[in-house]
Amino acid sequence: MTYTLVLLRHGESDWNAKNLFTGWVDVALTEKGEGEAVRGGQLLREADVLPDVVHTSLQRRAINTAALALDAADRHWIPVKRSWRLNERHYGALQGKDKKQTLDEYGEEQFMLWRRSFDTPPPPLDDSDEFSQAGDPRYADLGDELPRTECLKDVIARFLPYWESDIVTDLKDGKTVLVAAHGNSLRALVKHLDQISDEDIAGLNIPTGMPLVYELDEDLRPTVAGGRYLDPEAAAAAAAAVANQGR
Ligand SMILES: O=C(O)[C@@H](CO)OP(=O)(O)O
Repeated sequence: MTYTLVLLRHGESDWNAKNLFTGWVDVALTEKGEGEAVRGGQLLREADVLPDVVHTSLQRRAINTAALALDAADRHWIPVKRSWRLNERHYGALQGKDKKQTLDEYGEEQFMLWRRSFDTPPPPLDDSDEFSQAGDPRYADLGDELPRTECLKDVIARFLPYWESDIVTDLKDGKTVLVAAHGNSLRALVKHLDQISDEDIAGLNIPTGMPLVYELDEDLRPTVAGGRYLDPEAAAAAAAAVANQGR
């Protein structure tokens, strides 16, 4: 018995296209991003990997990617569950900043520490900042738990409870589960699934709009390390582009 889990990062967003740190800012998909989402759904249909339930974040780029992909796969009717725990990493005071300008201003080492280190969060975002989520009604229930910045370690800590309580439950019910989320919340999940070290996870990048399929054994360990992209060549090229952002 294996369980099927499909990971899908949202398609290109407005701020991906503009090369801005995004985090919890709720930006839209670009037209190209919408096309990537549709293509992702077509790949699922062609591969006959048909989700029974979808889990998304509370951010429109993931929500709309899931809707477009599922429509293209003729699975637009499946149940949807959403949680802030699948949101992108909160990028703190970097939210809204240009990646290239940040690299030029702070240098490669600091840029990469903020972007890809396991446990160095960017400086916190002030609640009065135009890109703050303090006061956003969708996060009203979080109270003091509302992040002002996060590193990957923080994302894992807030993601894992939802993984255990909701996603694993659906997998163990025999459902094919689609998780439509974000570059860094999916890096957190892949780190957990593949037991990637705190150092090595820095080198892992997830491309936009490319379905990544994991078959998991009884202990929820991948039967193939790293899973399989349904379009591996396109995924490798797109992951390299993510790695090079800011340059
Ligand atoms: O800006 C962000 O929120 C993320 C994902 O787009 O960027 P990065 O890949 O630099 O972590």
